Amino acid sequence: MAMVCLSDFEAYAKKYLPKIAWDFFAAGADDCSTRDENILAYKRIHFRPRMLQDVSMMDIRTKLLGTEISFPVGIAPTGFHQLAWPDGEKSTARAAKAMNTCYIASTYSTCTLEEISAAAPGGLRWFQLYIHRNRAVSQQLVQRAVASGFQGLVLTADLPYTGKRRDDVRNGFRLPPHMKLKNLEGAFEVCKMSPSFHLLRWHVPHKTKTTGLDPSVTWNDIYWLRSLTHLPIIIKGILTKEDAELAVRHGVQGIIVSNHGGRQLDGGPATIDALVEVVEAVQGRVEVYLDGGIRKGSDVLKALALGAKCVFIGRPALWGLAYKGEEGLQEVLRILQDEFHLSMALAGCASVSEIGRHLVQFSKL
Ligand SMILES: Cc1cc2nc3c(=O)[nH]c(=O)nc-3n(C[C@H](O)[C@H](O)[C@H](O)COP(=O)(O)O)c2cc1C
Ligand SMILES: CCCCCCC(=O)C(=O)O
Repeated sequence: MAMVCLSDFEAYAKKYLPKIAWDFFAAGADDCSTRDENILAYKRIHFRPRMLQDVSMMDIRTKLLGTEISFPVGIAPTGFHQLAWPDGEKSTARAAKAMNTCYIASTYSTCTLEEISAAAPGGLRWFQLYIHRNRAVSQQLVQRAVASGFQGLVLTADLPYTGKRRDDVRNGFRLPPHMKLKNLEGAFEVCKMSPSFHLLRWHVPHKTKTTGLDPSVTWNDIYWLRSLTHLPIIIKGILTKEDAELAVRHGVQGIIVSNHGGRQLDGGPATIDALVEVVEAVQGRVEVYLDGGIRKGSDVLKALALGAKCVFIGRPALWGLAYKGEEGLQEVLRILQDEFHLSMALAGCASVSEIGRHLVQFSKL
């Protein structure tokens, strides 16, 4: 099967993954309007391409907090990679390293932080943190991330409770017994629950005590995190200028404009629309990134034109893993890289530094 674009990987994953895993990856909250809006919103943005710009020599590299990556696309944190491929997050780490880009490993990984690091030594990796009620659990995770060579800490801010994903409820989604939330095995002894707990309950706030996550987390907890580590802190899940300002004032080094792939509050804005107000509020004080709905190289170009330093892909990485593990994910990244390269050239930009707001306009529709 010739894989030409990211939708080909989506079709493959839908056909071959067990339905319960496919539904979990695809899920959005409620009736999925925000999930779908993330993709539709790109269609309302049009290029203002420039011609005769000498694009014979192209440079698509960029830097994330000072570290060079081969092109401005990284891998967003997603849980449970073994649902897509037996080697799980180890394959993800290898693919990211091979493509010289950044992989954000989830707290809800099915491999340990140490296994992920050992799989791709020297690769650029950030660790995504959910803060647990038992702070010692989160503190230990941060310490393990530092010890295993992770170079950034991504605090996810948009999941005090899990959104209601209807198909997961219908399917009674749970991990197969042989898969574990490897980084939280000790933690679950503390919480007196099994690490393959029943995800069906996640969307019911009064029952979420069982997940161990702390819904009382506030901006002040960024100071607590800062006291634990000197790693840069990146906050994920910001959608408004007010929160962007708070993030900067609380000393983070980066902001990921994200609505969790539309899996949390349904009815919020597409991330590409929210990006504009966040970038305007931040005024270059910290780096701003985006995830949600990136499916083509031209989407990447639009996000950069509107001020993102880099974008991250969630579901497409899982489709790549489902296709052929490490190799499949590399193929997904390579296709995006080639498409981005071509879009840049056709828009008249020879290097990432030439991409700017002048390159796009919002359609009136
Ligand atoms: C199956 C799945 C699992 C996810 N798990 C996490 C997670 O563990 N931590 C987190 O911060 N975000 C998680 N996310 C959200 C992603 O990091 C990201 O925001 C989103 O997938 C981007 O949208 P896209 O899938 O359209 O690229 C998850 C998303 C999906 C689809
Ligand atoms: C108890 C919360 C688990 C979250 C699992 C991964 C995730 O963030 C998702 O969107 O799914």
